[in-house]
Amino acid sequence: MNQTTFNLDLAPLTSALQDTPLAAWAEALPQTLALRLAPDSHGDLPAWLAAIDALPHIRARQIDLNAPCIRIGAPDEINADTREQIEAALRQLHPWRKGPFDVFGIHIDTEWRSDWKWDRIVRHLAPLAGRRVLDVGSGNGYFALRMIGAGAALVVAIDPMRLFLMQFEALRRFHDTGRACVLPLGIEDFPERSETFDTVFSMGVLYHRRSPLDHLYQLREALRPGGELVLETLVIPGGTGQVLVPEGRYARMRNVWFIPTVAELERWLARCGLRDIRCVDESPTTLEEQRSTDWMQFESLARSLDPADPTRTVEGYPAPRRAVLIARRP
Ligand SMILES: Nc1ncnc2c1ncn2[C@@H]1O[C@H](C[S@+](CC[C@H]([NH3+])C(=O)[O-])CC(=O)[O-])[C@@H](O)[C@H]1O
Repeated sequence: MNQTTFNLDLAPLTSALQDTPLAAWAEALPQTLALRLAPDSHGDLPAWLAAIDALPHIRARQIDLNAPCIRIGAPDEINADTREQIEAALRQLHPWRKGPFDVFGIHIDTEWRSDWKWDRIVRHLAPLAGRRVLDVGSGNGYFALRMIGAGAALVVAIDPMRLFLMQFEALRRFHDTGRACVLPLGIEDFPERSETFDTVFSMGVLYHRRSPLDHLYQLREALRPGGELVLETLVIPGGTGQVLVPEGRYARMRNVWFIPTVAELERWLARCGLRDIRCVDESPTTLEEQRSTDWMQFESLARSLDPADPTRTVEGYPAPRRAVLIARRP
C-alpha cells in the first residue's frame, strides 16, 4: 500500500468539481493530503493502515445505503473465515461512533444511533436527488452514505479525525459509488468562498467552534445562491439573547464554546445573511441514542449526566439537547 497518499482515489472528486470554483483546490488535494496522511503524522496511523490492509478485496453484491442500518454485503456472500477476518480488522478501528452498519452480517453497533438523527432531519430537506453536498464534521461518513442513498450526485465530507477516514475507507473496500468522499480536513482547511454546494450540513460542529458566527458565515459562503444550510447543534432552553459559555467542560467535553437558545441561533443565522430560517426539530439527547457499545467501549453520555438529576450535566448545566435549523442562502 502506498502509505503516503493512502490510495485515496480523488479522480471522481476532481472530475465532479472541475467546472466549479473548487477546481484548483481539488487539483491540489493530493499534495495537501500527503502531508495529512504521512505515516508519522499520527501514532496510530500505521496500525489503522494495517487493519485496512488486512481486509479482503471483495465487492459486496447487496448494498443498501438508504436503510437506517447501512447494509454493505449480505451474510451469504462470504464464508465464516472471511467474516472473522473482516470483523477482526474492523474492530482494530475502534471506537466506532457513527452508524449503525451491517457489513456482510457483522452488525456494527455504534455509539450513536445516527439513523435517529437522520430521520429527524431528512423529511425537512429539499430533496437531495442530484444535489452537490458538503458535510462539515462528517465523522466516518455515515451521513454521507445516507445522502448518496437519498440520491445526492456528490458528497464532499470533511472531518479532521483521521480514524474516521480510516473507517470510511475500510467500508469502501467493499462498495464504492464514487460519489462520496471523506477528506481528513477541518473547515479551516476548506476554501473560504466556494459557492459550489446545493446543500451544506454542519451537524455537531458549531459548539466546537470558538468563533461560531465565522463558522456560519463560512458555511453560507460554501452554498450557491438559493442553496440550503442544515445546522444541527447543542442548544439550551430560553429566548433571544441567551447563550451558555461553559466555564470549563460541558458534559465532560473539553472543547465546547457556545451553546445558544434556538431563538438566538436564528438571529445568528439571519445576521450571517441566511433567510427562510426554520427550526425543524429540538430534542433532548437520550441514553438510548448515545451510549457505550461493544464497538465503542469508552464512556458515553450516561457518565456525563448528574446521576441524581439526569436533566443536568455533571457540571450542573442543562443536559444535552439538540436543534436542527434549516435556512436558505438568498
Ligand atoms: N474544525 C473542524 N472542522 C470539521 N470538523 C470538525 C472540526 N472540529 C471537529 N470536527 C469534527 O466534528 C465532528 C463532531 S461530532 C458530529 C459528527 C456528525 N456530523 C454527527 O452529526 O453525528 C459531534 C457529535 O457527536 O455530535 C467530529 O467528528 C469532529 O472530528
